[in-house]
Amino acid sequence: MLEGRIVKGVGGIYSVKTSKGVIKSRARGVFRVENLTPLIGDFVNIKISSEDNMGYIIDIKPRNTELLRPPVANITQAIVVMSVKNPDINTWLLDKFLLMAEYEGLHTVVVFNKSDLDSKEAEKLKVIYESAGYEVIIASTKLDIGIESLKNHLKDNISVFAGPSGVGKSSILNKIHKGFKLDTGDISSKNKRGKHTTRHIELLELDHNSFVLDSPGFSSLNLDFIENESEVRDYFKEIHEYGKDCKFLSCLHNKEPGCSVKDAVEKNIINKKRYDNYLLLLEEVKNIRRY
Ligand SMILES: Nc1nc2c(ncn2[C@@H]2O[C@H](COP(=O)(O)OP(=O)(O)OP(=O)(O)O)[C@@H](O)[C@H]2O)c(=O)[nH]1
Ligand SMILES: [Zn+2]
Repeated sequence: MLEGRIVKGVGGIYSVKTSKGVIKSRARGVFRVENLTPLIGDFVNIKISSEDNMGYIIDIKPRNTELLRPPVANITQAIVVMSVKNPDINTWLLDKFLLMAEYEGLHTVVVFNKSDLDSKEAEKLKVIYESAGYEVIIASTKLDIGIESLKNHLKDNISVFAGPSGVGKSSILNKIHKGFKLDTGDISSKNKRGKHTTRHIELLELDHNSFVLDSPGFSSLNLDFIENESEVRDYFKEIHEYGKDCKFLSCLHNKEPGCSVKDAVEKNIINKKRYDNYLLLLEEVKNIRRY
């Protein structure tokens, strides 16, 4: 029996990385009965068949995390990438991405890329998001800024990159590892090259214990997974932190008296824009129609 990690899966054939190399494997039929599908990122035990030398996945170890989009297990970290310009910074999207990463229980690093286009804006954003409790890296693939620091953060993690189109996710990944040759460029040229044809996700190996997913996760920003307003409150990092001191345990920090979050906003300890986005997210979740 061999231990390994699934790094790729195409048409029911899984590539399992083991101490004896990558072994193409099939899943035991019984998983289907148990309604269990092996995922990229799964730690598994395999047996080598003497007939065709293929592996058989006989055991899937319990998952630490499980993302639905993209479907991948045991991701440890989200790298949320935004550009300061071209496209302009969109903190509303950023705060939604961060809410999602927090909800998934991922350690998160925020990257402000294209700092060559507006370094002042990058510095400003860094202060805001660091005080919210996030690790922040200012980056530029053009000037080679932040790449080493990001590499250090990727070490011993399985990371998924998230962020809107055109902010430079593929450019950053290509910088990080010379072996990656991900498609970069503007959206129209990518479409011409068939970006939207069906493809399979794969874990790219940085070293034997560090991987990144080759396709951006959380590109969809549907908040359906959030059940109620209290979840927005609990997964909004600094609001959750300051909310512990509110007069009422049930405080949603929007209109209750004795609210230490509102207090922190007034004292400029919590960024006003973050708080405004929080209030908008509360509204959005309240208004999601549920069936
Ligand atoms: N000025 C500047 N441009 C950059 C930087 N990084 C990437 N770009 C450019 O931004 C454009 C988009 O980069 P991509 O790496 O394709 O962006 P992406 O986030 O992977 O986009 P999608 O694949 O559509 O999600 C390209 O034209 C890059 O050359 C940077 O640091 N500074
Ligand atoms: Zn409160």
